Amino acid sequence: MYSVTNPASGQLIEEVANSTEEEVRAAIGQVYDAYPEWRQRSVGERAAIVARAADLFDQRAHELAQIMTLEMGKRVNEGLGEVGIVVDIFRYYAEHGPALLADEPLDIKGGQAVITKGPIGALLGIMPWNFPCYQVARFVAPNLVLGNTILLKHASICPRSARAIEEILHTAGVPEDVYVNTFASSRQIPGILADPRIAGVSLTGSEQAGISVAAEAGKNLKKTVLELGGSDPLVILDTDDLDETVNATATARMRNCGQSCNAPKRMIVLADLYDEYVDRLTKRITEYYVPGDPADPATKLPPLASTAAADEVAGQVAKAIEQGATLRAGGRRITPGAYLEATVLTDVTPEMDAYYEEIFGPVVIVFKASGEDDAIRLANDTPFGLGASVWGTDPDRNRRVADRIDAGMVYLNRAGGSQADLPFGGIKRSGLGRELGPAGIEEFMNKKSIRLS
Ligand SMILES: O=CCCCC(=O)O
Repeated sequence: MYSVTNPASGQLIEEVANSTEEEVRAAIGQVYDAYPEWRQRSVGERAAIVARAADLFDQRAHELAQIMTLEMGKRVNEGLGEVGIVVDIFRYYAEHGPALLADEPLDIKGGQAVITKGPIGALLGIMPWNFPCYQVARFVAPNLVLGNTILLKHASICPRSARAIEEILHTAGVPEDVYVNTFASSRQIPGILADPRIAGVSLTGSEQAGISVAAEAGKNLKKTVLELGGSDPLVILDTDDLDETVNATATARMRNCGQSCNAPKRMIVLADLYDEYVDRLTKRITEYYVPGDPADPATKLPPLASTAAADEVAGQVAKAIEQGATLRAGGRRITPGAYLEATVLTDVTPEMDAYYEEIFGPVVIVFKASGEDDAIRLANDTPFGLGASVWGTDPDRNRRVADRIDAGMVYLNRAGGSQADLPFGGIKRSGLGRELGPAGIEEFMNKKSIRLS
């Protein structure tokens, strides 16, 4: 069952029935049958439709932000920011798509060849609740320009976002059978992946969801892109303004109530700064991140997306404390609603679950590093490899440390933050493939070699 429950109050707003087996089969048929006509349109025509979608997302930004606030508790200002990135993504692929898809001539031994860049077919997208519009955009915009068609299964708590996105795309001119939303259940995913009419799948979600989808896709030899979890390190080498560093790093962690795959979840601070950083961070977290109504623009700490999510994170915090971590701030569940106090933990060791697992909520863990090498060791001591950031005053040293961190993305003196033209993705258990930027249009592309002579 898909449903909308306001996480600020716990009130159930709407229930939406799952698609039946027949409806799912029909939806697959729609996107499969629509593919030949869509792919043969010119890239310019598809790009113009995607540009119109950008304008419509822009026009409906307030409505989309309000939907996200209701469905998953996003602060309304953050919702507007998210739609801004969506607009950028649609505009980026509308503008750059045609050049990114241009033929690539190749001199080969004894002759000439060309690489053409075409689509591969009908794709399944499985998208999560933490960025209900952005996650869909970064999969859909490049693939529509490329000429693939899309069956989209959104998170079960986001049916209104799912419907609004579908409506915007159709209004922009994407034919109804080229982009189809399905309210399929997770149990129906293996059947969709086994269907020969589906050519590939892109999932953004948990590590566990990634494992299941990768297994099914593998059995059926389907191309996958997986954007999974992260426990990104944020390394602080030195600073000439500790308050600014504390505020900026706290902001990065608390964004989206800590529910971002690429949020910095482990602050790794060199020993000479550690005590002062922890004291000031604890003060900032306690005084600034006060829980409130996500619809109120003044609110700093909204609820998590659901009571299940809040209970899970509160459970991880309680377990860390039970296993010997020090609670510096927060830690309590607040009801009614899906609130958890903003939390700071220290003294987390490899024997504790919190050391290696992802904590998807407003929880900061701070580690002390004895020096640069130790900071890099701690940063890399994780099963994940999504993002990382390095903070310091010496650009050469920042870069040297960045080069030694095992992650798909490293940011200097800033943490995370997607943008349309910068590839996004991880290594290790954070996933496979890239989205956004030039790389984001290549994942479901047939780079066809044509030997000319
Ligand atoms: O959960 C991952 C989404 C990343 C959003 C961002 O970088 O802004």
